Amino acid sequence: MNKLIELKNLTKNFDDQQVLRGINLDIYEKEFLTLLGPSGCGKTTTLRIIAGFEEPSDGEVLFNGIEISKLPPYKREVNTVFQKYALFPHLNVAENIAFGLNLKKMDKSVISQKVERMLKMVGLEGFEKRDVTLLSGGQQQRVAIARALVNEPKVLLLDEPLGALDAKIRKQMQVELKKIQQEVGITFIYVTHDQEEALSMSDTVVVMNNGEIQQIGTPTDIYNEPENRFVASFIGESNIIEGIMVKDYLVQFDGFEFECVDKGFEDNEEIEVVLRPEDLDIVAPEQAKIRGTVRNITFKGVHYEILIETELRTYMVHTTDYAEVGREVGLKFGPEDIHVMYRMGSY
Ligand SMILES: Nc1ncnc2c1ncn2[C@@H]1O[C@H](COP(=O)(O)OP(=O)(O)OP(=O)(O)O)[C@@H](O)[C@H]1O
Repeated sequence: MNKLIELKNLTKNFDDQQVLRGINLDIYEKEFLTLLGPSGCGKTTTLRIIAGFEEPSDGEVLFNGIEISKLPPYKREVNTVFQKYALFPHLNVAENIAFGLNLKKMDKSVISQKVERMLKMVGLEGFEKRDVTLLSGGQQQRVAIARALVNEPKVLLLDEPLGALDAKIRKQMQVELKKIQQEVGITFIYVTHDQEEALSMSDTVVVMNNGEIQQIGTPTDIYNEPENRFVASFIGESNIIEGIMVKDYLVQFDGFEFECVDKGFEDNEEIEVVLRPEDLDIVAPEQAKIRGTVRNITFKGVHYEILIETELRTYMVHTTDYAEVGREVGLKFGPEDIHVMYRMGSY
């Protein structure tokens, strides 16, 4: 796939606060890319620089290989959808969608064809004449998406577009947004602090913290192979343990050596290990190196969350098997369940 946008060493300062500290990112045609991170990490600022609402303090934004950092928003082939729908309350659904095309003085019949196509795409056929103020939050956001897409941008920027919707509608809209993106076949750059949303929709997830990119990867990479403690703890739940990479394929933690599938670290390098709760099995104590006592069990709907206290720490296990509190147990996992990461601060 072709590279569409390149961010090169972007920095941004507001007064004396540095909110972006050297962002390097390639974004491709037809990609669904999500900027994911906690509040204040710089996601929106990055998006606003791509949109042209904000100028970087340093660094470059390239679009199809051409530097556009100084180009005003309306000259860029991007459109933005915000969390607040910002629809025109005095215009109906069709008029809201047609607004930009009317400004361009496009032929009326072409406009109405385009509006019809957009309404169909966002699932609002028959809503043309509706008053936008009477629509639900999810419907209003569909209108906002249609209004942005009707201009046929090369890139759609979405800043927490589902943030104001309740959980059920949000889930439904996630599925639909992904479908719309595949149908229009353009690049979506999506901002969210919701890891589940990021993992379920994106081709590529960019995890950010404190103005820096922590990891770029597919949802499975990010979940299964987090590169550091921040990514591992921000995405999903994990047991994170300090250890030593004895040599390729052999790691030591909690006083034992374990075979693993990782390599490429220095011999005896200080590392951290991630064990996902769902990758751990509870077995009889004599069947495992790590042993402990069940301290708590909580029913979570699909699985139990079980806390097991060992001499050194408390492990979290997600399993469908019940284990009564107070029982002595062993913790079993295979080489592929151990994910070795660089220690924070040492990479
Ligand atoms: N116009 C501005 N003037 C001063 N500071 C700003 C401005 N815009 C953003 N900031 C600051 O920059 C930092 C990054 O903000 P940004 O909105 O990019 O973060 P974010 O990751 O999108 O967070 P959120 O999810 O809360 O929107 C924050 O500390 C914010 O207060």
